Amino acid sequence: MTVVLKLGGSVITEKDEPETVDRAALSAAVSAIAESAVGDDIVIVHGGGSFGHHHAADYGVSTTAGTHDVDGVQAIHGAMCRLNAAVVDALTEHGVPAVPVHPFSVAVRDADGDLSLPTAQVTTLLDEGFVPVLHGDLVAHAGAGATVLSGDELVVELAPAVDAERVGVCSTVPGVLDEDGAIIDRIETFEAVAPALGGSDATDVSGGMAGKVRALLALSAPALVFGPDALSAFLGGESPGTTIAGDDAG
Ligand SMILES: Nc1ncnc2c1ncn2[C@@H]1O[C@H](COP(=O)(O)OP(=O)(O)OP(=O)(O)O)[C@@H](O)[C@H]1O
Ligand SMILES: C=C(C)CCOP(=O)(O)O
Repeated sequence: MTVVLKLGGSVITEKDEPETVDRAALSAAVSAIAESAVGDDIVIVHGGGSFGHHHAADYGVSTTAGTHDVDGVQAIHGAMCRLNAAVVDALTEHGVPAVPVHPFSVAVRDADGDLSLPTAQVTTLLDEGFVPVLHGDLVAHAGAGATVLSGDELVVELAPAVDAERVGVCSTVPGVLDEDGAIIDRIETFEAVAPALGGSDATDVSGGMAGKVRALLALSAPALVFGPDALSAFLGGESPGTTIAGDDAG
């Protein structure tokens, strides 16, 4: 049973302090992964938090607004690689056979913005007993230079590629919240929840919760959005937080 898990950048970093890992939160998340029954059959994606988003905002780069500024590309991609190294190191310390996979090196968007992400290296690494760890990144974008590639987009590409049976998105919130702050149990269309969906409380160039829900509705497997306290429950087979199941999720 393959699991695709996104660790929100807002969970594992101090989102308001540039390039600062939240060591306690990262360690708690990594312990939950290391101790779960899922074992090594998991692909991990992490978001940008205070590593990617601050630099992306500084250079005016988002998932649709690109840059040709080489300093900007190096700053954003470099920061994401530093966060990725911190995540891989933490997993390794807990005995998880984690290896880095950098999307900027392989992904591309065409002039219409459509994303292509080769995944044979991910499936092969999984088959060979490794735990691939990808991250929100930049992506070469025809006609736009480089744009942001969010971890949520990566989850949508990876889940079918590895035939994931479970998809989890661990964020700082306990689920997608309605206008009264209660956890929405299940989301099947964007329109039904759009009034409650905002961006992010922190610097975020990839759309916050609205972008997340929109991306996850495109999946053919239901995806769960939950908070850090529910990570062990998710990995243990429970369905905490909000289930996002679009038309294709059956
Ligand atoms: N209806 C909503 N329910 C829950 N969170 C919401 C809602 N509307 C807006 N948000 C915001 O969305 C944020 C989660 O999205 P965000 O993109 O910041 O998280 P992340 O994926 O964990 O981090 P990152 O993008 O750095 O990986 C919450 O912290 C909250 O501020
Ligand atoms: C800002 C960058 C480079 C990555 C964004 O990834 P996300 O936090 O998953 O949206």
